[in-house]
Amino acid sequence: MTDALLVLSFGGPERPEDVRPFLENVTRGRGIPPERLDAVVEHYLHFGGISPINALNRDIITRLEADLAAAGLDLPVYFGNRNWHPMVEATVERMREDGVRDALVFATSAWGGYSGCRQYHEDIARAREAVGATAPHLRKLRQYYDHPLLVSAFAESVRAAAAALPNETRGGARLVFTAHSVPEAADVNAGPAAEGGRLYSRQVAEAARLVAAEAGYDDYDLVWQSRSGPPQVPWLEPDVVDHIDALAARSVPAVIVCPVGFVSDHLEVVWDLDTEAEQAARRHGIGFARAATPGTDPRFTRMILELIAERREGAPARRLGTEPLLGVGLDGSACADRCCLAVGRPVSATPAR
Ligand SMILES: CC1=C(CCC(=O)O)c2cc3nc(cc4[nH]c(cc5[nH]c(cc1n2)c(C)c5CCC(=O)O)c(CCC(=O)O)c4C)C(CCC(=O)O)=C3C
Ligand SMILES: [Fe+2]
Repeated sequence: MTDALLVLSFGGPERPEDVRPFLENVTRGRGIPPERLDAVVEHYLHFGGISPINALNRDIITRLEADLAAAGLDLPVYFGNRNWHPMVEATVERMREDGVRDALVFATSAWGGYSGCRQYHEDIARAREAVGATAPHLRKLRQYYDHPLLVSAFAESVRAAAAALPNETRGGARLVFTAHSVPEAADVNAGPAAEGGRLYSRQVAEAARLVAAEAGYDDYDLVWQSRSGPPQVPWLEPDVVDHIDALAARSVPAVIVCPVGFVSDHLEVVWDLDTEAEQAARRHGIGFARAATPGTDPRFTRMILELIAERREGAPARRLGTEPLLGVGLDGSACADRCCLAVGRPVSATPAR
């Protein structure tokens, strides 16, 4: 019997002195160059050292609790993070103290791949190990990148962003989808080998296709953002800012940027898009409109309720895409054999940290 829901996310600092320790948690053993880390510290300090991500997740949880209550579901919701407080280890300990035995886990990443999926399984395993033998069972809900409610929330935000552009540029505006870049090798290893790899970029491409179609666009681009590895390591490209430069050189009058890879307006959105990408557009004198993320849309929490019903009542999985759909796992076990293996990292459910 399911007796709780854990919302599991990335985490972010909420005061300046926490920025460095947070970044050390994120990048431990990841080979991120110190210059990149110094630059990212500055991005956070630009916002007073406060990442919006925890507040956004608390807001999602408040609305989720209201939806659950309205549906007559008595399911307490807990909040834990991979990289910053509330840390998932402490949250799972509190769940144990509260007598939780069997919880579902909603991760704030819609995707397959190491960072977006497998690492959340690892977080679950690490938290249960920290709590010990009486830890609650934790079952991760599936990936949801092509759920009709998510796709329609994004499609509406694309239409709203287009409507915000002046009439003169709207018709010629280019729709550009963006998602977090990952190392090429991580993408090649995303998904079970039998599925041919690249599950992350394939799912992002499918989500972009579905959103574009529902928003009424038959032509668009898909680009990447926020790369952090050393320059000699290939990551998914092109970068969104380089792409805006290229569009301006082709005399495109405006861009509509849709952050399809993210569910809320956290730092990768408010810095990398609303600051850097927007500045690039302004430098070229072209229009810029950023589509809203779906986390604040009522469809987002309704989708979570549907994902819960899939597990509890065996309701059919509503989805629009055809790429492999994975991500379900019990107690941190991977969803499929050798799925989304970490490249250049120890293969273990409980990485040293
Ligand atoms: C696929 C993916 C998602 C989407 C799926 C999901 O949502 O989970 C995502 C989300 C996020 N990434 C975030 C922040 C960061 N990501 C970093 C670094 C990295 N991300 C990676 C991938 C992803 N990241 C990778 C392969 C790295 C390299 C290090 C490593 O191999 O792990 C770094 C290190 C410094 C730097 O940027 O270089 C930071 C600070 C925040 C929070 C923002 C806030 O505070 O509001 C969020 C939601
Ligand atoms: Fe990231």
